[in-house]
Amino acid sequence: MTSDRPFSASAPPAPDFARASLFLDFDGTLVGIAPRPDAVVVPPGLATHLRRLSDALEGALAIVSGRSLPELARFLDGFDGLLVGSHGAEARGMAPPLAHAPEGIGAVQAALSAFAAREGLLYEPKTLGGAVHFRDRPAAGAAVAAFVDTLAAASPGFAVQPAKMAFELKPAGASKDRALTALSALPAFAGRAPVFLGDDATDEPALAWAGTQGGFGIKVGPGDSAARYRLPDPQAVARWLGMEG
Ligand SMILES: O=P(O)(O)OC[C@H]1O[C@H](O[C@H]2O[C@H](CO)[C@@H](O)[C@H](O)[C@H]2O)[C@H](O)[C@@H](O)[C@@H]1O
Repeated sequence: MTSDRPFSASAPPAPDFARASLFLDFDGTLVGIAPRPDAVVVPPGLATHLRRLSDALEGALAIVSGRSLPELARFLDGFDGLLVGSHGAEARGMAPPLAHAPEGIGAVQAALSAFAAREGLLYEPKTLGGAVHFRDRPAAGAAVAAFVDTLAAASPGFAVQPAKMAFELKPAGASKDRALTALSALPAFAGRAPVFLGDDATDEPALAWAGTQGGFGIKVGPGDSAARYRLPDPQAVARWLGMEG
């Protein structure tokens, strides 16, 4: 449990485009979870919908993902608005939260890649770290957790980020709530109440943060959360945002 408040399962009120700012996670929120990171199905017209949404919000919209920024931009080709990648460490459209990659990134990525190859697991290289996925072999989860914990302890610039059926090493200090704080200082977000939608462990600090800033978080899918509201899946998110059709 990430909050001392009981988690409400209620649906959120309709979005208030005149007064809210919107921050949207990508995997599990805008697109459904797929067997592999490269197998996600981006709904047709998503980029166009996001462009319209950004216009309706007068620019107060950002996609805030754990994905590497170039990959996120590729999935959302046609949307030229604000993007945050690598769990808050990279950004397009505002000053990059992290000036440069943490020292030792090459060694960290080599260690993650070698471990994954040895264990027959999927390694996802990322701009500022890397992830080992065990969706194909859930029983390997404990071994992956132990490996990344040991590697992080020996790699001062990095921290473990749990994900759905994966563990990542990301730059220490990178977090979505910090990225939201930086985004909210941009003129387009001034005077608006932040609303964050996300589904995963990396989203929890931002779901909680939105509630402390006069807005609210919306947890997508099952599970405990610091969010005030819940939507069941990405299809419900699309309906809530008026992005269908
Ligand atoms: O912050 P997000 O946009 O939600 O990104 C979080 C991680 O998502 C991806 O992994 C997850 O989705 C994959 C595709 O559906 C799935 O196969 C995997 O099991 C999930 O953990 C992505 O691969 C990671 O880099 C992101 O950090």
